[in-house]
Amino acid sequence: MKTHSIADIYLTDIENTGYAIIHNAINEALIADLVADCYRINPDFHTAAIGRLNQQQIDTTIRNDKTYWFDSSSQAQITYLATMEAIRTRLNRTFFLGLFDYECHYAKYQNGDFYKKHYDAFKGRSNRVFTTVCYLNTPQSGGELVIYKPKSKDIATTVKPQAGTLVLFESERFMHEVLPAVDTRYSIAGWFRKNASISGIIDPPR
Ligand SMILES: O=C(O)CCC(=O)C(=O)O
Ligand SMILES: [Fe+2]
Repeated sequence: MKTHSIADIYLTDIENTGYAIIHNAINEALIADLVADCYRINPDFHTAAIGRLNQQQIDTTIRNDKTYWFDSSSQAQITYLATMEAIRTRLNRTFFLGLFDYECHYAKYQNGDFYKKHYDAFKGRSNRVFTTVCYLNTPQSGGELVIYKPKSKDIATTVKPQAGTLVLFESERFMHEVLPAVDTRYSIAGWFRKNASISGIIDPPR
């Protein structure tokens, strides 16, 4: 399996608006392998936590999807990570960001599962700079991602999950939410991180 590169046009969108929606960013073969990987690890999906480090807690009133952090246990994960690595390099070269790594997990939303309005990062309290979301299947209905305009209650865009679509946005700037799923929805949520010291711990995990 080969890493395939994504055309650079998304960089212009990020420069202009802070986010980009790239359709068919990930090819069908890799998407199929990632879905197969989700089925393989299916029993190991766990109710997702919110918060960081030792403040992590499960609050199913905020989110109730199930997640599985990448552990490079399949070729599909390794190829996906290589694709994100290429994007990380492009972002660094274009915007001089100093992004130093990437972390991601699979997410599974089943009928009724949601993730209420939230930020993925808070100034000075997180080292997450860019959020990525890649959709692995195309639900008939439900599970839309709503991205809000910075410092506003207005919607910037609503994304209908579609296999192969990759969404990128600045983690500190955009509130967003996942509307209740109807059909089962598989995705990969990930974050490009900068080197930062938080609570005296350099480069804390997650
Ligand atoms: O799956 C999505 O569309 C977004 C997920 C999300 O916001 C998150 O995991 O932080
Ligand atoms: Fe999020």
